[in-house]
Amino acid sequence: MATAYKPEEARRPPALPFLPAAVSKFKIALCQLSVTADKVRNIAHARKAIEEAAGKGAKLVVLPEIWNSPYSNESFPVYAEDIDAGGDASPSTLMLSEAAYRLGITIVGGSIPERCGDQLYNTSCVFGADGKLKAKHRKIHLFDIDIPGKITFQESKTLAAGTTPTIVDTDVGRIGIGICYDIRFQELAMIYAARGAHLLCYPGAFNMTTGPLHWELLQRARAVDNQIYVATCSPARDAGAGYTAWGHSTLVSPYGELIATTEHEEAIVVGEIDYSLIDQIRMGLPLQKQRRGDLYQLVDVERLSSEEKGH
Ligand SMILES: O=C(O)CCC(=O)C(=O)O
Repeated sequence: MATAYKPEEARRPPALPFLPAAVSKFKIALCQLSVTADKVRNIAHARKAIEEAAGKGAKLVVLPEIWNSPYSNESFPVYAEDIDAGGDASPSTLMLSEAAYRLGITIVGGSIPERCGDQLYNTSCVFGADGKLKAKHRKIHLFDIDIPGKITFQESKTLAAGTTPTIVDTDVGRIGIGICYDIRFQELAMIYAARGAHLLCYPGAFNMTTGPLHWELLQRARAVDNQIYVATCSPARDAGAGYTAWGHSTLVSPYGELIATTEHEEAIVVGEIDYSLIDQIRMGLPLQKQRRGDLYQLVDVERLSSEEKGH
């Protein structure tokens, strides 16, 4: 006779990490920046937007995907920076580090093309209020699509894919990072939630085909499925650019509601995050306890292999 499944025996995710009250409620700013071919201008422009966002009280500032360069395979190698070398080799991340320290805020620095040896990546850097680089996420899922008559793009022509999920503890909570196309892969978001993330941040640049179809839907889906905050940040739309971004940078609550959003022009979107909503919805809709671990399970490959190695 089959043994009855007891939900309480299901593998549970770790409890949310403890956060002092001061950081469980704060303002986040999504800087939907215009991006040009002039890198020096793009860096100065981003710095100004970060300052303005901090002036509005934001403790966490998020930038768009590829904010220092046009979004194109031709531009990536030209604008790429050696982030690990730092200093003059990476003026974009130098600015982020300096701004985070001077303003005393956390920055999820969108993404920039990164050069590492003879490889290029689409990379997001997270800086803490001490100006230190806390995490570096290399886009895991490359944007290779072909929708005939609408849009074709092959990031893999120039970029290599990252190999690890990135979750980072900051002054404003535990954040899981993904870049644009990464948002389509729900297992990544589930792993972040299972590792105790409060917030998922996706710098992204959807387009005029998939933007109206999927951008909001995916954010709300990741938020509702994982009962977690989701924030996205896009470049502003430039109808004359080779790649036309959808815009609509957005903050979504763990209930799946849009808390703050915008259209396609340049904007600094400010929203209020309150992590107590995560516990609130998880109490009311206790999905974690109700998962059928006897029928399906999420496998966190990285965690398993580090457990096997005894870490
Ligand atoms: O998934 C999409 O539709 C757009 C993704 C994208 O633009 C990107 O990954 O850069």
